[in-house]
Amino acid sequence: MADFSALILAGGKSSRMGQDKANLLLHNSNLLQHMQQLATRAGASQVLISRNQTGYIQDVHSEQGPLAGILAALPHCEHKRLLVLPIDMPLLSVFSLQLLMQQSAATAYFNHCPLPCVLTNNSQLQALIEQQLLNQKRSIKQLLSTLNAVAVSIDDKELLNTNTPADWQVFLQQLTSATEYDN
Ligand SMILES: Nc1nc2c(ncn2[C@@H]2O[C@H](COP(=O)(O)OP(=O)(O)OP(=O)(O)O)[C@@H](O)[C@H]2O)c(=O)[nH]1
Repeated sequence: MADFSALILAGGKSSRMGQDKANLLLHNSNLLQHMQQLATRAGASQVLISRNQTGYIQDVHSEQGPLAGILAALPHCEHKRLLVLPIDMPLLSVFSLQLLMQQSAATAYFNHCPLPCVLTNNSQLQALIEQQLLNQKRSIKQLLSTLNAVAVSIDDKELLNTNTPADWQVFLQQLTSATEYDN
């Protein structure tokens, strides 16, 4: 597997959660740290974080959604392959992310979900995102379709998207049962 960069998108408003999803607590860490560790364990040699706070990669086009986060991060990427992770999919496994990164296709994603995805950082990608934002088209799905992205199948359970406090409770319950099982 070639070296790759990872980008964690944590620049959204978390309005449905009612608090910044990056700061949600699990075990001895928070969700941002959990996702950083996941990216590193999957093999990323660089982990970038998109978050609209000092010390992180901040959007140049504000309130334009995840595509703006990706665009702002591209100049910081050290590698051609870029794994883009949302902050709010804590059940993703290292195994599945490695499967995604092993795809020979330039662009790939899981099942029906546009995030996470793997992109190839080149001038075409930057131009396409800029064009979409210019046309007020903020959909990652549209970008993936233009790039002829390949869908990789995994268990839908890994794609639990924790957008609300109720989703977060579902995740914590699954985490507790997994820990009990391990013991
Ligand atoms: N950099 C950046 N990331 C974003 C932006 N909007 C959403 N994201 C990220 O994209 C992913 C999916 O975001 P959503 O869950 O749709 O939106 P959210 O803002 O996190 O949550 P809601 O406010 O409840 O919709 C998350 O990882 C967000 O952090 C944005 O404007 N900029």
